[in-house]
Amino acid sequence: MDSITAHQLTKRYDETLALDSLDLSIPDGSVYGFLGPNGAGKSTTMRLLTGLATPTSGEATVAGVPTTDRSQLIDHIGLLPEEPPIHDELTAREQLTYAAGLRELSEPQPRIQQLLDRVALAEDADTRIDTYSTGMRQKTAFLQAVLHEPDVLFLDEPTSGLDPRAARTIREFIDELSDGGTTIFLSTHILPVVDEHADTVGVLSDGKLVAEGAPAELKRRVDAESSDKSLEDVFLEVTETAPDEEL
Ligand SMILES: Nc1ncnc2c1ncn2[C@@H]1O[C@H](COP(=O)(O)OP(=O)(O)OP(=O)(O)O)[C@@H](O)[C@H]1O
Repeated sequence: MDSITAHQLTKRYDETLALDSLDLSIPDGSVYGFLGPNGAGKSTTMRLLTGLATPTSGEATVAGVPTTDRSQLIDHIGLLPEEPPIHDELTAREQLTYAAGLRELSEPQPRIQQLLDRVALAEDADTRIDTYSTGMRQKTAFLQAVLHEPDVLFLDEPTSGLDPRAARTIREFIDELSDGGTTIFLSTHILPVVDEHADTVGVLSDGKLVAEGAPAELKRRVDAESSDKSLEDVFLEVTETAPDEEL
């Protein structure tokens, strides 16, 4: 079965066509790497798929639930947005307890402790978030997204700005969740992360899906003659801009 489907999903903001007729079929338990230049429409897609924005036309389902039915949807999804909703004046444990309360999870403390241990945050769990490093904040936000064991996890730049150790912890956790059957929708500009983790990669450019396939398949498509093409080559080729548009 597909965990994420989209059919002609479109979002227009006044003059801007942020997402243009997106079709997706993402199987249960897979990792989908979502790439695209700045302004391509990736965040818009995430907002539509998580019910935070309504499409101008077209439709989508996540875990079998129409994305317009946000009250049903939220039990099934976890979201790590670019700017996570965490409160600086709380500690990580308080933040996670608060999130568990919003989701009405019963007896969440053993799960919270297990998650804090899992990402090596237990020692600092009772210190205020405003004293945390970027990595510690991001780990807190990540735990908040997975606390309720969602079927489908949406991650927007989960490892950007993190040092190698914190990034490794998050990446290993992503692998573990994927092995456990969680479907993962991963948007990032860090191409090696996508190369390593994604079963399928989709590349968005100007609101349109311009390439989709397994990483190895996309690399072959860019240049069948050469075996050392990277996802970066794929990205640059399929999102090519006119010279005067380049920075
Ligand atoms: N709320 C909004 N109102 C008006 N225009 C918007 C809104 N949100 C996004 N847009 C426009 O839609 C287009 C797609 O933006 P979006 O943020 O989805 O891109 P992105 O791929 O996530 O970019 P980035 O990699 O920089 O985060 C852009 O032209 C953006 O200016």
